[in-house]
Amino acid sequence: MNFSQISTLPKIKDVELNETIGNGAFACVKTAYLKADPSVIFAVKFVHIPTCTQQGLTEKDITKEVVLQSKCSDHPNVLKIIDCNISTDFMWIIMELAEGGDLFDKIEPDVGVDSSVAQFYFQQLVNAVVYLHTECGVSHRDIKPENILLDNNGNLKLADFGLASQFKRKDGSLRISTDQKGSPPYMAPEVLHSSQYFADKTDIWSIGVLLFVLLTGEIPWEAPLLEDSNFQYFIEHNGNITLGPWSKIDLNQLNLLRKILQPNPDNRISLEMIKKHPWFTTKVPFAGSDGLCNDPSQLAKRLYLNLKVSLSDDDYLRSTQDPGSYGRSNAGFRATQPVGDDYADIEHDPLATDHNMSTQLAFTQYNHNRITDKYAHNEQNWTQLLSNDLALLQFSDKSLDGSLSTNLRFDHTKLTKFYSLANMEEIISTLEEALRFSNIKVKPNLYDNFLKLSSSMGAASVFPVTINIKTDDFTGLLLSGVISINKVQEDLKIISINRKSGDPLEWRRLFKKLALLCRNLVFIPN
Ligand SMILES: Nc1ncnc2c1ncn2[C@@H]1O[C@H](COP(=O)(O)OP(=O)(O)OP(=O)(O)O)[C@@H](O)[C@H]1O
Repeated sequence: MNFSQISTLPKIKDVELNETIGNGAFACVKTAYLKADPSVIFAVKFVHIPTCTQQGLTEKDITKEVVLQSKCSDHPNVLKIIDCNISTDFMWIIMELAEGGDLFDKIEPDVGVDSSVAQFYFQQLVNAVVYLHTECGVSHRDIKPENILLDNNGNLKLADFGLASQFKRKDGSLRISTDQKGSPPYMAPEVLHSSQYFADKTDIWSIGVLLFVLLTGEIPWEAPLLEDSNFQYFIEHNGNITLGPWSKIDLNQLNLLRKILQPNPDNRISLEMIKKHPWFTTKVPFAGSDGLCNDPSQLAKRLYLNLKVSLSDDDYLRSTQDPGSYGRSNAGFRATQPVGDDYADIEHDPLATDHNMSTQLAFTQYNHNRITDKYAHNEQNWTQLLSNDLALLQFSDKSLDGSLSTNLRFDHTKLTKFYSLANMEEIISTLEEALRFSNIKVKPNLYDNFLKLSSSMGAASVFPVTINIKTDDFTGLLLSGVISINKVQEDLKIISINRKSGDPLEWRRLFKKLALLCRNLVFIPN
């Protein structure tokens, strides 16, 4: 979404908008607060109607999402809708703010999350879906990590009801679904193979794929089609696989997964039976009897423990010997592909108005008063700011049981970023080389373009600068995002590498590769 669209964002009575916290294909999301009481904070999603229309969506499709999600807003694991309205170009939706950010950002590719964390999120997701199915008669139909947010205690919030449907009528009779919408890796086979299916059963399948992703950090297949060799192997062996990513899953979990991932929906386990499975019923150490997190610090520690970005010599050598790839453990290395004629160029980002603070820092400062002084221009203060940034933990060799672990908590910090004390010439030329090495088309001499931009806008106003990047991931699907370089203070810059569309696991693989190739730039405080 570009600036001209953003500049016309509708005004919402009694509400003051704050920072942009997310950009999707159709929408941007901002934090906001009540003018009369700034302690009341929430998120506002601005859905850009012309972009939706271009993609073939009608106004009815767009509003259906809100209508269904509002109807399902009475569960602690479903993101609440508070209000909404439509103006000329935008539909805005005021909703609960998920202060812990995205779940997908916290799943380590090829590793997954700690088993107790997987169990915790699996339990919360099942509870949310039981509520949707039994109390609201609604099926979500797009359950995947991208649609799961976290609150400030790390609890799961199921969001994005764009494909949801009312599968149960008021009289209890079931509606049959016929369309083929969804995200291929998470779609149930019957959605692709049958002309008619029951949508509630497809949610159960998607929950199973999500569990697999949590436990392994990989998708089991690109789509549940026999042309997909991984799916074919799964079918041929009746789900009895212990190879590749399946070998990371323990027997108890595997037993449950096999019951969920039954290609024939009639043989698929019900939610009721899932809730009785021994792995489901095992107590999670940081969950209360209501299923909610009662020890956010312990949950955060277990979650962040798995996130690592290696800048080691060995990995650097391996990665520089393997141009164009950003790595997958099981399938060998595959090259990314440049996409079309889109050459990445350096641009000024007009969306961020506060030039001294990253979105995350401003967000932290505003919401929690964790950092009480207005941003201060000295080294001691920014070192303190950095020590609050969870993204830095992933570069650290220190154990989370050490001093770093004391204040772990959930906030909206995006993890795909690093800090640098290098000058802009070094930053831009190293990034340019790393992008080209990863097979992403880049305009030549990005630094010269930056200098031109800087002289036309003024050195103080040019930040943040962005580089929009596009590539195909190893499955051939589009992966797009934006690299944003912002000044925290004269010498210190923050380089965020944020996904716009595509598979989040693939995006994190790309981020890790870029960070490794730019390892000379990465600043890690002591
Ligand atoms: N209530 C919320 N609280 C906190 N962050 C949010 C909230 N809603 C959305 N976000 C952030 O904004 C991002 C984009 O939002 P969303 O995915 O809803 O947009 P979209 O255009 O519908 O996305 P898509 O491209 O998947 O269709 C999310 O990934 C998340 O980081």
